[in-house]
Amino acid sequence: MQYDASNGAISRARVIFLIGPSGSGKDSLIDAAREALRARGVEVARRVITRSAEAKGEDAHGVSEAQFQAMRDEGAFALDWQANGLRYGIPIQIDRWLAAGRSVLVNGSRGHLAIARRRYPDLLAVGLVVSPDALRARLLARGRESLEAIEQRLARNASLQAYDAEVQVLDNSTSLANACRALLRLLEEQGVGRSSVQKSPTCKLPD
Ligand SMILES: Nc1ncnc2c1ncn2[C@@H]1O[C@H](COP(=O)(O)OP(=O)(O)OP(=O)(O)O)[C@@H](O)[C@H]1O
Ligand SMILES: O=P(O)(O)OC[C@H]1O[C@H](OP(=O)(O)O)[C@H](O)[C@@H]1O
Repeated sequence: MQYDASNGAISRARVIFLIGPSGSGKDSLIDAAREALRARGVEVARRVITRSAEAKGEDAHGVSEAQFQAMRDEGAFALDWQANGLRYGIPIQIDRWLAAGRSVLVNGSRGHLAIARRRYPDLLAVGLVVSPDALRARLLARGRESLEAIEQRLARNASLQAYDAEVQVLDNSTSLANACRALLRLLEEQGVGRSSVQKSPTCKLPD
């Protein structure tokens, strides 16, 4: 346990690996919790994705396939994976945050969880759940992918195994506010980031 004189006790630094089906609300949850996470001293990794920067739904760095490969070759990523026809990279910067004692939240992948756990044995996996009908409705309403791509994402979800017992399950079937509060409660229970935050910001919800 470290101690930050101005803000109280800080637990050990951990990777929080947020996973869940495409459309389950990972990006929305991260956005809603961003200020509260900052107040706890928890960083949020900005993903590098081979998808155009204009794509709706996330504060990611969009790169071409060739740029992604060059970055990977240079060791720019702590973790990277491939899914949904795209490549995803988590900047190596997260290792510097961890070394400095700062926990970091990563928008992760169920398919890459085992590898991420090998690299970060202390990783805290948080798995979102949403009913299949709600998932379909949310992906359609978001409108980021074509109908065909949405069907492929739903098929991928059906093919991936259920969460193991080590994954902390979070329900995002009801309101985003409920899920966000549950995430912050979980981090508090797990001692992630600063405790004893005075007047800490709460969840910020979209209008
Ligand atoms: N609790 C909620 N209730 C209603 N709609 C929600 C809720 N959470 C998220 N959404 C909506 O569902 C859609 C998908 O959410 P989001 O993009 O955050 O999912 P995601 O898990 O990050 O998906 P992906 O992995 O494909 O990026 C968005 O349009 C978002 O506004
Ligand atoms: O299916 P799994 O392995 O959980 O995740 C695959 C990847 O796809 C989704 O990203 P997006 O919808 O392209 O933003 C997830 O966020 C994840 O990074």
